[in-house]
Amino acid sequence: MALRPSQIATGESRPRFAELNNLASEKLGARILFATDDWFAVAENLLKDSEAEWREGEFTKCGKWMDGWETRRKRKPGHDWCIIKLGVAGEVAGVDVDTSFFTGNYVPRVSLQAATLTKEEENLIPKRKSEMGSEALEKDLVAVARLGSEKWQTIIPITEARPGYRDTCHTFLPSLCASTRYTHLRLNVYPDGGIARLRVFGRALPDVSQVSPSKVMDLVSLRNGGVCLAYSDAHYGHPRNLISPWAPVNMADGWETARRLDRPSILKEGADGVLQVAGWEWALFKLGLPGTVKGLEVDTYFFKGNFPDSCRVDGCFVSDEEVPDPALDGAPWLPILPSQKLKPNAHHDFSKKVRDIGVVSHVRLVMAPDGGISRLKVLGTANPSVCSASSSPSSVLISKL
Ligand SMILES: NC(=O)NC(NC(N)=O)C(=O)[O-]
Repeated sequence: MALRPSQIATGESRPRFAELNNLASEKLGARILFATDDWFAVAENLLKDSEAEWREGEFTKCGKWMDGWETRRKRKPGHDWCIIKLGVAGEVAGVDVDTSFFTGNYVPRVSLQAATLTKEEENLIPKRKSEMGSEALEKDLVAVARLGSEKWQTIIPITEARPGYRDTCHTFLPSLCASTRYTHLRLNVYPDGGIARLRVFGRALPDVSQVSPSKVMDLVSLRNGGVCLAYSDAHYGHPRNLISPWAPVNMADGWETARRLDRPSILKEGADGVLQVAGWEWALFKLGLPGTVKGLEVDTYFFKGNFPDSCRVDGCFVSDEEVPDPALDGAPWLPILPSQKLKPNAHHDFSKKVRDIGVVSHVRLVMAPDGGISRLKVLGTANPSVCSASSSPSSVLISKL
């Protein structure tokens, strides 16, 4: 994926896995099941979708108010950890240990373990510390430490984190096992301290055996394994937001490009008086499950002065190892939805305009000329004969990004 000037200007070097979906998002349903200590600030803050904030001069009865997970300074051997249930089971390509604003109190080292737990195994995890007396806590710590220890794989070995200053607050760490389906994570911090957010980048892996070939589902949804592989511009909002399964909360929770600088030259009025737009932006998605598209919905909620003039959707089917070139005109792309006018702050159901092009593995959403779209739904039936081929490791996807 070529870097755009907006990305270069920040000087940020984000690994490619950080383009994937965040499986530890609170809105997606990720939860903290256990934490050894959260004296200064609770572990739930790790999962918040918003960026961490600083509140100057604000103190709680426990200490300085901090937006993250912060444990006490240990006065005995050992380390702190917490158990996270992912919002959806999937592959973990890597994480961002974000220590924003934790400077004299950031965690010096972290490691990450992952497991695939059944509901029964999950129920063995003790309740939160806050609901227990200290004696029970000590006993339960031992129980948690022993809990199916053979099930927990180290996916990130003990690694140094960095203090939460503006230029050092993000530590991106790749996973050693990027192609295993996990349900839970155990975040270890050595020995104690604070982390603002833990972003867990990966891709949901749907249980193909549970998918009915006759049921219409959203094939591109993050929850069903959809993933954004590339885009032409994401200046104000990343196109992965389009496939979030919750209702958009504001303009930042959508795909928004910068204003195209060539706008005066790309808008022309045809002889028939109809506006012709000769510039566009695109976003490429791999569907969670290949299937036949039966409906398309596009929302422009919150985009009022900056909704696109129009959009179209193309689709194609390629083998699991291939990534179609998103900038190509013509093959392998076929139109699923010809260009449609969009309205501001509105839901558009274009299902009646959808063309059947057979089984589709990837879709390309094109907006003209630029602007913002909040959600995309690709409704269809999964094709069971090609479903199994879709469970490829994200590492394949990532290397092609
Ligand atoms: N000033 C601080 O942040 N102190 C302590 N932390 C909080 N949150 O008060 C600490 O040293 O761990």
